[in-house]
Amino acid sequence: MSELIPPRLRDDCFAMPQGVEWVPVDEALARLRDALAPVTQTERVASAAASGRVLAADAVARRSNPPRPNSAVDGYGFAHEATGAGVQRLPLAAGRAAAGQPYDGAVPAGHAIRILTGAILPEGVDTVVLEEDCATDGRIVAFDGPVKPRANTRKAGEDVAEGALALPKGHRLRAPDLALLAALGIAEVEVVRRLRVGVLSTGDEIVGEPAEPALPHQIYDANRPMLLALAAAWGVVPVDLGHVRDDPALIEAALVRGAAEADVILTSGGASAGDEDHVSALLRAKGTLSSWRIAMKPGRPLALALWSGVPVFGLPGNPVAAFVCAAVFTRPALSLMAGAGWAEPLAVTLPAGFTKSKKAGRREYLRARIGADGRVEVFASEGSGRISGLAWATGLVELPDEAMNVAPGDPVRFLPYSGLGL
Ligand SMILES: Nc1nc2c(c(=O)[nH]1)N[C@H]1C(S)=C(S)[C@@H](COP(=O)(O)OP(=O)(O)OC[C@H]3O[C@@H](n4cnc5c(N)ncnc54)[C@H](O)[C@@H]3O)O[C@H]1N2
Ligand code: MOO
Repeated sequence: MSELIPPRLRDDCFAMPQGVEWVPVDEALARLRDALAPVTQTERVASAAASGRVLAADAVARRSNPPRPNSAVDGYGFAHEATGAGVQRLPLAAGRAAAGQPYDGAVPAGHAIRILTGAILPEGVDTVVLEEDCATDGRIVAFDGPVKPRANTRKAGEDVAEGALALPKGHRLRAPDLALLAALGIAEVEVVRRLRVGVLSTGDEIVGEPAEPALPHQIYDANRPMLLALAAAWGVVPVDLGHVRDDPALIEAALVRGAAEADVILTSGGASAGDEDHVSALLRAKGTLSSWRIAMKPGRPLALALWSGVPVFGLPGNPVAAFVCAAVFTRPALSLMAGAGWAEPLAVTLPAGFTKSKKAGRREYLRARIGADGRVEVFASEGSGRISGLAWATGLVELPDEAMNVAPGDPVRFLPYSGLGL
């Protein structure tokens, strides 16, 4: 009779089990990047309503900014050639040049004219002196020379010239871009159709809505509101596919609906290979599935699948792991699919305000924030069910795949939430 021999216990639940192939984060990212393609449909929209949209074609200036040479200040304009060093006293021409009220005469050499900020330079004017540097009695204006030629003026097209590239294809439009498009007379832009992202939660223990009663063995769905809000923050259209129990028929119906209403589906829970992991089982049976064991903490199980041609991200169920996987993998992937290219997170190097020793072989993400002393502090617990740590944090510390001992003051890589699009 053979005796059952258990594997030796390990003190670290995140230690990598033997016999499992671990994919380093960078390799998983590279594979994901190769596997995905942007949506191809485009539409024309009014530039003013295009905030957050991704340009499907280069935007080209229809007009120069500024369209004509003009004054940068309120003051007095004149031809530089007729001035020199020492005190200058120029007779004032009648009238004035103001923004929107061009002066239609010519200013004779050796004369000056009252000019206001934004006014087109009248004929005979190439230089402006600031009113604070002048004295005038209404007939003559006096100032100290010499003045630099073209002082306080703006050249036509000095910002952008007509016909120049204003913003490139693939650029995601933000508030400053709308200002640029308007200034350049670009009333409409060709943009990529908005990416639709379905979010589905599974699990018998999950109660879909926090307003509903929950029994002691049940927990509220934390991942779905988080993932829907992430999608919205990333400028894609969130599609709420709700929560379904661990019932293959219900999960299948939700995936069918997801494939009809969305370009990509995010699920959470059931990404690993446990007895109740119906999502993986279903995708394996009726779609295509790659279950990755990623060499990272948290968030090691990640399932990537195709369901009726629609990519499915099977994120881990633990909310911290779901968040980290979404930030690291889903965000750049959705950006690529939305036509804006693979999005690298913004990382800054800051001194650590903590001590930590990590092993080689996996990348680690700690919930972190910048303290009053400018150092990065990390949340007291690394448990991947500690949702309060995600809310406490303002970013993540990313520790490299290699072994590392962090001491206070050591430089660490901080990924602010804002740089992850939040
Ligand atoms: N024997 C092993 N067990 C586990 C391993 C392992 O390698 N060997 N990995 C652990 C890690 S790490 C994670 S992460 C989880 C991943 O599991 P699944 O993705 O299959 O997710 P579930 O088992 O369904 O759930 C895990 C955990 O998360 C809670 N959950 C699920 N959905 C939600 C939701 N929408 N809102 C809030 N919380 C949710 C669920 O109740 C579980 O507590 O597996 C470990 N186990
Ligand atoms: O690493 Mo699992 O992915 O903690 O929670």
